[in-house]
Amino acid sequence: FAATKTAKSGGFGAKKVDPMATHRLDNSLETMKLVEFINNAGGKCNEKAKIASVKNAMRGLVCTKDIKKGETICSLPSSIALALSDPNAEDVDVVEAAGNYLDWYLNNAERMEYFEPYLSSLPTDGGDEFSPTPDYFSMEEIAELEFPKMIEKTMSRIEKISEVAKAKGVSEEDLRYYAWLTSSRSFNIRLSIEDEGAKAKSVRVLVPFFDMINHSPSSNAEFDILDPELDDSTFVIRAKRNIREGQEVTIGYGSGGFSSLDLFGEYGFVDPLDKMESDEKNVKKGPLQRKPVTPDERMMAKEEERMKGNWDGWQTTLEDDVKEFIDCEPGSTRARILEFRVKLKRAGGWEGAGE
Ligand SMILES: C[S@@+](CC[C@H](N)C(=O)[O-])C[C@H]1O[C@@H](n2cnc3c(N)ncnc32)[C@H](O)[C@@H]1O
Repeated sequence: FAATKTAKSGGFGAKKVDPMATHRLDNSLETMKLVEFINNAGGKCNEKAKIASVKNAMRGLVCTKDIKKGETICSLPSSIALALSDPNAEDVDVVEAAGNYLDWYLNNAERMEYFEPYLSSLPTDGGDEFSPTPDYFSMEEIAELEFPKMIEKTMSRIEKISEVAKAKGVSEEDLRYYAWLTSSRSFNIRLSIEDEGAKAKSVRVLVPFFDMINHSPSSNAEFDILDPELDDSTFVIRAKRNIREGQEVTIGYGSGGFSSLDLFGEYGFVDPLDKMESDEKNVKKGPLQRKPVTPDERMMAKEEERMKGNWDGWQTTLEDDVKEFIDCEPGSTRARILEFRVKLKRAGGWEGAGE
């Protein structure tokens, strides 16, 4: 009863709202096999958090019974993680890590067999759980991003994909998909701290199940690693605060420090904190008026302004973009490009074209 909200507060007989009504638990064979794989490897997934289609759309993790602040949502032995870089080597970027994914897993029959329950849970190229990063855009669409740093970042990733694909003897399409998997699902963990001039060691990993958790700027869960220096360390997802039944379990990507450039470039989405409301009334009240969101983005936008010597600035106004966004098909490439531009314009205080 305690966890059941009512449509009107108080009032006996008020209509009860099922907190799980907009989620659909994922009972697919793939998901069952994934959880079994984790349990067999000595991991523990809390029964109160389940993989689901969240708010009838994206796949994510949902709290099915209230979880208390500090409670462990999932703990996994590090042996279950897929390393994509050598901790003793120089840092690798996500495209190089994608090459390692190909060499170390896809081209290794034994590992393929072991990790099969995980690999079959991954989104497919162009499938339902796929949000293309700008390296999937056409040249015209990339130009429409307008923001020089985003365009540079995208072009250099495309170049790197082509380079690594050639070196590995695979098609650019395949390598681009592995790079998408790597950038949108793996993360770097620090294994040691910088010590007497020795560089801190870090490793890029894919962690089954953890990579089902979506990002929120006001996340309710966090990642932790117990005994990182040991070979058999443990990865943990823990509740940062009480999570109620029906709420999505979220973490902050990049420990919450990623900018819009990182989120759009690496994951293919724009931070929802700043999501544009889709009706005009809210737009007038909200986004057009809103102040820059994160200090990080304010700084980045201002820095861009300072060095815009070779850039004519935006081609359209903030208002034009918002107007067009409202009429755009949700989730389309055009909508996502506009969402990105509006986000940056708001963050940097740009309102007009050519600024
Ligand atoms: C680590 S995965 C999270 C799980 C993913 N939804 C799945 O079904 O496998 C990261 C991907 O999830 C999606 N995602 C995560 N957080 C999001 C958010 N706040 N808004 C939109 N998409 C998000 C993006 O497609 C991103 O590339």
